[in-house]
Amino acid sequence: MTASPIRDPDVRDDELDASIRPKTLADFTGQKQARENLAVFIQAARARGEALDHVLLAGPPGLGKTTLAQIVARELGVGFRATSGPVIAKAGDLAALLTNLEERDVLFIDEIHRLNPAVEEILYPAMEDFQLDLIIGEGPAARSVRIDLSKFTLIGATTRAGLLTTPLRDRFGIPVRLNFYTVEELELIVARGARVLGLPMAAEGAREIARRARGTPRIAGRLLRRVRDFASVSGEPEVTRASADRALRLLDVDDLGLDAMDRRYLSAIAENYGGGPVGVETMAAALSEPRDAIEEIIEPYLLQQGFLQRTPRGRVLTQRAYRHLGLATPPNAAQMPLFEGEED
Ligand SMILES: Nc1ncnc2c1ncn2[C@@H]1O[C@H](COP(=O)(O)OP(=O)(O)OP(=O)(O)O)[C@@H](O)[C@H]1O
Ligand SMILES: [Mg+2]
Repeated sequence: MTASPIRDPDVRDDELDASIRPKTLADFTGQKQARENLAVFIQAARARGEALDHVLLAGPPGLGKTTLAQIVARELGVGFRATSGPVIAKAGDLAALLTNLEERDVLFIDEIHRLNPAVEEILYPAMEDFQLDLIIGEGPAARSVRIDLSKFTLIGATTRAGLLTTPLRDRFGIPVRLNFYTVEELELIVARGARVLGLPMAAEGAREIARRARGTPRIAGRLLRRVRDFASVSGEPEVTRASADRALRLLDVDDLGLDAMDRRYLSAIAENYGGGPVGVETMAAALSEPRDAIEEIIEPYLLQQGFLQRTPRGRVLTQRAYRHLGLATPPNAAQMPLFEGEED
């Protein structure tokens, strides 16, 4: 086989990911409001030589929370340390992280809604007064010590802002909500990714991938890499709308960007529960998926796209979902979402 101009077979996915990942705020497409606010606060913190106020990044998976946290540290010109809620088992683990921070450093805690409550307790004074209150020793010999910390910036990321305790949420001076990307924004991201990969891409090809990426840059990147694989095998000189479409179909990504899991979820409500209302626990059991995965990964996009409504009595399919599944719409099907996004 002759080498295709559009493929380097040895580059692995995560390396590709690292090369596509934007490194500056200017390269970070979309989330205009978040980006503009952060730019101002970063500039002000730099000008004063102070640590940036604590930032909470909330939004569905793959929208760029980790990427944005890294960019903030880079734009501040400070060190970046990353950990995640479930990994910090004991207060001592967090203490070790905090005491190792240098002045103005960024500490990134992913999945911050999964922090152990005992760890969360010691985070409060650390965030507020940059002090650590620790109990050293046990029994009668136990004593409490107070340690002064460097003034640092905590960046917390969560897919479930509603699960954060109020005291923790209130300690973030800069709450940032990330929303699903528009097709236009994803098109820019795909086109940029293709350029970085050296993959010739027609505008309509990029548009097709963007349109079917579920509003999510991570999915756009994944689809781009698979389309690239198909393109290199077929030896086509550039990715067109038709070739992108062919690849996406083979990946079981439908015309509106829903994948097999999305369709399974919608069909189960339609066929097993008469279109709803049905509770999330029931859906979790029916699909053998954890409740968290359903609420964090599957539902947000279906809600945002108006396939689904959340009501106090459970999930209800909309007419759009029935149409998309090619099923007859029952007369009681919901028309439009009453509200968008998560209820929490
Ligand atoms: N605005 C953007 N422009 C270009 N690429 C982006 C953008 N946002 C995210 N990406 C890409 O999407 C992928 C996922 O981003 P990231 O890991 O930051 O998401 P996340 O919100 O932290 O997800 P999770 O909740 O699963 O941790 C990365 O490969 C990143 O390069
Ligand atoms: Mg992340």
